[in-house]
Amino acid sequence: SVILPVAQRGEDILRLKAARVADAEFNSDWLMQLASAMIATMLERSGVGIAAPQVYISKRVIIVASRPNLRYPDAPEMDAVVMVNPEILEFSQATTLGEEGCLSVPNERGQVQRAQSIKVLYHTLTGEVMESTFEGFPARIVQHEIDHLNGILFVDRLS
Ligand SMILES: O=C(O)C[C@@H](Cc1ccccc1)C(=O)SCC(=O)c1ccccc1
Ligand SMILES: [Zn+2]
Repeated sequence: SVILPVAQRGEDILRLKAARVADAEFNSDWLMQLASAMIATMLERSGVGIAAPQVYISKRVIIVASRPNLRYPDAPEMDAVVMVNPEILEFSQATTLGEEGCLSVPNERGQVQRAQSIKVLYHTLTGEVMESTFEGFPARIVQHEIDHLNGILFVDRLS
């Protein structure tokens, strides 16, 4: 499906606080097409996540799709999860330092401190409310993507 352009560090869109998706948008063709274009763009860039502001849509939609990779060989293989209006309800006290990259900050990698596990409340594309716990690499990706919704890049958090 459609591959979208990805905003790069320095572009204002990446520094905005994204808007919540309105109730009227759930189940809409628009939201379905946005999610599939985000997934296609993420896969094209071989990412493990992506946030709507990265494709110039300042709305609170993220994709999380952990898979094993060089830096996290034991990362779980997960089907892409689409999260609409995600909120982290709980952060574990335990944190871990781990390597991150960003499709909007090419050729840079860095060590970022993140909560080891988190409890997330989010809506599915159909508006169903979900509450899930993530840990390890998937938890890291969720925190990285929600940062994007709040105009934060991982380079802002480098230890
Ligand atoms: O910019 C993004 O949101 C995508 C980003 C997600 C992410 C990667 C690593 C840690 C947290 C969040 C990427 O997918 S960057 C490319 C990548 O696949 C990767 C980079 C570093 C480690 C593992 C994977
Ligand atoms: Zn990123």
